[in-house]
Amino acid sequence: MTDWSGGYGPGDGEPGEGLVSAYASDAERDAEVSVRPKRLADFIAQHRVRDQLDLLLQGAMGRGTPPDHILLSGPPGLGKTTLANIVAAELGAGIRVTSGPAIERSGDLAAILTSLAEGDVLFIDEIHRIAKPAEELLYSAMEDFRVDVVVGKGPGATAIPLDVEPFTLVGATTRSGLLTGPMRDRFGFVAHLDFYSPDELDALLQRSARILGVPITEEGSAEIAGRSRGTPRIANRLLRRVRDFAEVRADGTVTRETARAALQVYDVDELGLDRLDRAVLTALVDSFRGGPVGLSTLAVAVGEQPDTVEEVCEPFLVRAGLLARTPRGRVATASGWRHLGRTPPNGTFGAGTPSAPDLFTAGASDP
Ligand SMILES: Nc1ncnc2c1ncn2[C@@H]1O[C@H](COP(=O)(O)OP(=O)(O)OP(=O)(O)O)[C@@H](O)[C@H]1O
Ligand SMILES: [Mg+2]
Repeated sequence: MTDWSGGYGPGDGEPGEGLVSAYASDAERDAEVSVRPKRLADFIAQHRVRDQLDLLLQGAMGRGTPPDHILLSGPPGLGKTTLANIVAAELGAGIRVTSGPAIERSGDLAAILTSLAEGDVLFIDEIHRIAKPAEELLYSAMEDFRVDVVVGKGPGATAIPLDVEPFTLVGATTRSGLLTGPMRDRFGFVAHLDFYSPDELDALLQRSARILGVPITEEGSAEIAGRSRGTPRIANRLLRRVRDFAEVRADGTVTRETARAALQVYDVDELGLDRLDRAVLTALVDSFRGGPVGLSTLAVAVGEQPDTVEEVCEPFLVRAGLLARTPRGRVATASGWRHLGRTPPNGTFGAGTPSAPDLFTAGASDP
């Protein structure tokens, strides 16, 4: 499966805290709560996942048993945490929240599991980062609702079996490729979240604006939607920044003009590229005649760490069809040249493509 995050995630040092990074700072997570949908009916788009979840939850409630364990996978900011909370709300169940990195010892996990009430939802974020011994403990809890807690060390150690109330595990991961096979197999339902189309983000922005009490025109929300990299978190963030601009420099209404002017102040271009993304593309085109050029050379040219270029900028540039990774190095595609207003020379990678690909249509391919 695909790895979208390139290794960064919340708590990993968060290098990409720019305006168009899909990761959220702690302060942002607070700001997000107010616009986070609470019920499945309010969750925008992702119709297939919504339908499937609806069936799963209704079926389980009809039988009066907790539903199968649920795995939510997909890039940051697309709604995994939101859906986990929705699952609990729809079931009318309690939710316990933890994360893979927070569970250092299997004892920590055993304590959580044995304190669950019947029917509770246990949400484990970043489940791919759970420590091995804890993961094995989780297997028996998921399968048999039982855990063996080992007491003592060495030859005198004994395993005490403890019962766990029937619960539903909801796991979230940005890197489903890192999940072990046995772990993945224990989820009865696996949902993959895709990037959102501009129309879907448009609807999402209208909803957020309504909740925040921000007057917004249709053109205003469409303008922001197109620059949000297919990601609800970025859309909501840009909305908050544009609202500031509209309130301080205009009459408070978010229109196409205020959106454009605000996003120019914040260096977010029509495709949602920020200053660093454009610096990378510009260096590639101007300094290396479109490439191919090695990652570290390119990183030096923009004064950044190779990791940052590779993990923060490149995934989006590749997905947007502006940059390609080839065995010989990075190259700017014909769309990449055109995005900077240049004419691609003959033989440019991807020259044949008449225009930039339609980025965020549902099911857009992974980078
Ligand atoms: N389908 C949706 N409809 C409405 N709002 C959404 C939707 N998906 C996400 N959001 C909004 O985007 C924000 C980010 O979503 P969320 O925190 O669930 O992402 P995530 O997938 O858990 O990201 P991460 O991988 O960084 O944890 C939420 O606060 C929520 O307001
Ligand atoms: Mg999350």
